[in-house]
Amino acid sequence: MPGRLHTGVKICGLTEEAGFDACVEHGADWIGFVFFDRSPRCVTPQQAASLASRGVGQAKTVGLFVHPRDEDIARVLEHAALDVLQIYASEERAQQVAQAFGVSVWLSFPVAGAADLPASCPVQKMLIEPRPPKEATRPGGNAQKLDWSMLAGWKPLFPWMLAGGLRVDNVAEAIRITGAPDVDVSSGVESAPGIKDPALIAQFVRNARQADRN
Ligand SMILES: O=C(O)c1ccccc1N[C@@H]1O[C@H](COP(=O)(O)O)[C@@H](O)[C@H]1O
Repeated sequence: MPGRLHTGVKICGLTEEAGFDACVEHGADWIGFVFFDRSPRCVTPQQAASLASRGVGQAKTVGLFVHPRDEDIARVLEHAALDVLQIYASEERAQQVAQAFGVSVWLSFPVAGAADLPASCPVQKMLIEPRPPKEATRPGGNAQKLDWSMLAGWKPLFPWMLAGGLRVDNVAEAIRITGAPDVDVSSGVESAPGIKDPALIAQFVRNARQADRN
């Protein structure tokens, strides 16, 4: 039976105060910082720490890393006390990171077809997102969406989150079709790459929370 449960919302790729404050004000559950230098959303550990200090005890913070070495993560954690590490790497590497840092780890699973949907997850959460196009310069944050119909009826036993190409005008439909318990957005709430639009953040959170699950 359809139901309206609390949908977890992550807004990713914050670089400036107005966007960060809008995430906190409108009740985003997680706020993400990108530590990948080929992203227009890349921030330094110091910038992330300064922004995070504006929302202590409110939203949780997520640090996004692409094939990180332990020292890359450690350098960030020296400055910013992140709640979650979102990793683009193998399952084995994600497990190592979880053990090394004792912090909640989320692992990205790039999906091109139903056969790519994972049956299990070695860390706390699976991020289900589209496999990036061959010419992409980064593995996510490309405003590219999945064929949501392949997720209809998929009932994983592990916590998961839907990402990729979500926007104010399609997030409710994405949740209805896929049953996603949590959603993640970056480009869809931006006025320019790396610059978040507070009004779009407000509307995105509202639309996600008003959506019915399948
Ligand atoms: O946002 C980025 O620049 C990024 C860089 C490297 C890996 C992942 C990245 N973003 C992640 O992708 C999702 C979806 O992005 P979008 O909404 O389609 O733009 C984003 O929320 C991040 O988790």
